Amino acid sequence: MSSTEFDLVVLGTGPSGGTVARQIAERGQRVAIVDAREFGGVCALRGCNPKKVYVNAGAVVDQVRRAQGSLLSQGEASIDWSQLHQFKRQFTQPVLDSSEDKYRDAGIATYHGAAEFLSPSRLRIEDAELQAKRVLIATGAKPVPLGIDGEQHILHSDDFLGLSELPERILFIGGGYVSMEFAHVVARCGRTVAVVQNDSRILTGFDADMVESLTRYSREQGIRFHLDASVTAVERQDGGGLRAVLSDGQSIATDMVIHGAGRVPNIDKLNLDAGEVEFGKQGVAVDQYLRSVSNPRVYATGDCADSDVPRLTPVANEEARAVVVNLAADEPHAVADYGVVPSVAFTTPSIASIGLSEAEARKQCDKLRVHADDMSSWGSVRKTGGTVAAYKILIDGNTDRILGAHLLGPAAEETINLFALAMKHDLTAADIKSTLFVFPTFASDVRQML
Ligand SMILES: Cc1cc2nc3c(=O)[nH]c(=O)nc-3n(C[C@H](O)[C@H](O)[C@H](O)COP(=O)(O)OP(=O)(O)OC[C@H]3O[C@@H](n4cnc5c(N)ncnc54)[C@H](O)[C@@H]3O)c2cc1C
Ligand SMILES: NC(=O)c1ccc[n+]([C@@H]2O[C@H](COP(=O)([O-])OP(=O)(O)OC[C@H]3O[C@@H](n4cnc5c(N)ncnc54)[C@H](O)[C@@H]3O)[C@@H](O)[C@H]2O)c1
Repeated sequence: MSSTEFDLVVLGTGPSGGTVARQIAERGQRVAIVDAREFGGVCALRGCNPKKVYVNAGAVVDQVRRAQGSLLSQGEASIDWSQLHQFKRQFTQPVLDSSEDKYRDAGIATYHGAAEFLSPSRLRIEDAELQAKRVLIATGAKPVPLGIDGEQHILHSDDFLGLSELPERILFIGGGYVSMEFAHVVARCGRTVAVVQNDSRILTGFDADMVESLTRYSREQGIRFHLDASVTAVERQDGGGLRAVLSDGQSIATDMVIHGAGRVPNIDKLNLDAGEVEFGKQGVAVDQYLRSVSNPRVYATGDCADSDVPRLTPVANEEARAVVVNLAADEPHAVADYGVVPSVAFTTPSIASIGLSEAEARKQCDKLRVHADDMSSWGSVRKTGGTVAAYKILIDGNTDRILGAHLLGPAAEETINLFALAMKHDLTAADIKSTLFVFPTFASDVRQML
């Protein structure tokens, strides 16, 4: 058994762990980084980036089909899954090939294996023991265990993104980000798609009116929804295939079941009790400096930290920025500046949201202005062949500040960033409306929304 001492040991090579390790090593500290899986983390290897390649394929097919007979002549637009799978690897393979070398080149020691605490300052990774002055826990999240019969037949988002062939029928458990983004791609591949959601609507964090329009459009694309239902068991059929048993008494024959029912902090194997690191269901308990409330040597960032913000890559990056400052200082003082966090589900079209919901805004503001409309007849949308688009902007009538923005339609994933900028920097609706945006662009529609 080897024993080595470090100023900082980072657990996890995702966006937050990787950034902190590199930037603290640059400051001359002795750093080690550990991952239980391939180096690169979820976002780069099994999340945002590979996912967006598939989403882009679905979006291109969607647009071509809608544009036939108007923008385009009639013709076939289809996805060759195995070609797409190969193309996706152009984005993941370089990360797999070079991540570890880049850490080593930066003087960072690399370890493979699931890390666990042996004491407040000591960790074990396989047969190595590391003594750490400080530890960053950045181990991300993993699919929540469902605790149902036949769980072994259920695949996760990692498995979906690794598929070299697509089966004829896929059932998604849950109607959140993961399921809806994948379901839209699978539907554009002409496969049978079912989504089982234990709520009366999908994408519960988004505006109800936008979700209703998106649900209608998703149905037109062939996605079948089973709402207010959950999967209680998955059985393998004698003749091949699977059968999902639903809480409402129905059962659905399918070839594959994918878990999209939420993720939980990936901390249960870390032996946090030995590290004297307090934790709960939402992750490692941290103070405003992202330092463990019980062990001052330990920090946590990203999806595994209980920082009460959405579990997204920009959030992980911002937390990394703050923790780098804190680890480099004698006393921590940097607080993550989240601003207002925008959120997008990359369905086709995408749905986007920032700030307060309409119900929250009505409670908080005595003079609320709600600017909302169906945009499907707007020129910008019709010029793409698009048939579904809408917006809802919530403005405080007292201050003219934006309280919330909710978008559905082409480029919603880009346009929402304008509202993020405006809200973070406290611009008024009049400020935005007086700005000249390039015409004709989707950004220029924002002036009409206000
Ligand atoms: C399918 C999918 C799509 C997503 N799409 C988006 C998107 O479009 N936009 C967005 O903003 N966010 C998206 N996310 C969320 C985003 O990926 C995460 O918020 C982000 O990756 C969190 O970063 P992190 O720093 O917490 O580390 P992660 O990227 O979660 O990485 C954690 C790392 O820790 C390692 N690890 C776990 N346990 C141990 C252990 N015991 N010892 C050592 N290492 C360990 C893991 O193997 C992993 O490599 C998506 C997530 C998924 C699953
Ligand atoms: N575009 C993005 O930013 C993006 C994309 C993918 C994932 N993510 C991240 O990953 C996290 C997890 O995504 P997700 O889609 O797995 O979770 P989610 O929390 O977005 O949605 C899960 C949905 O499943 C439902 N559900 C839970 N248990 C169920 C059951 N047994 N049967 C039926 N329905 C059930 C929940 O009511 C919920 O609506 C997200 O919260 C986000 O942090 C982000």
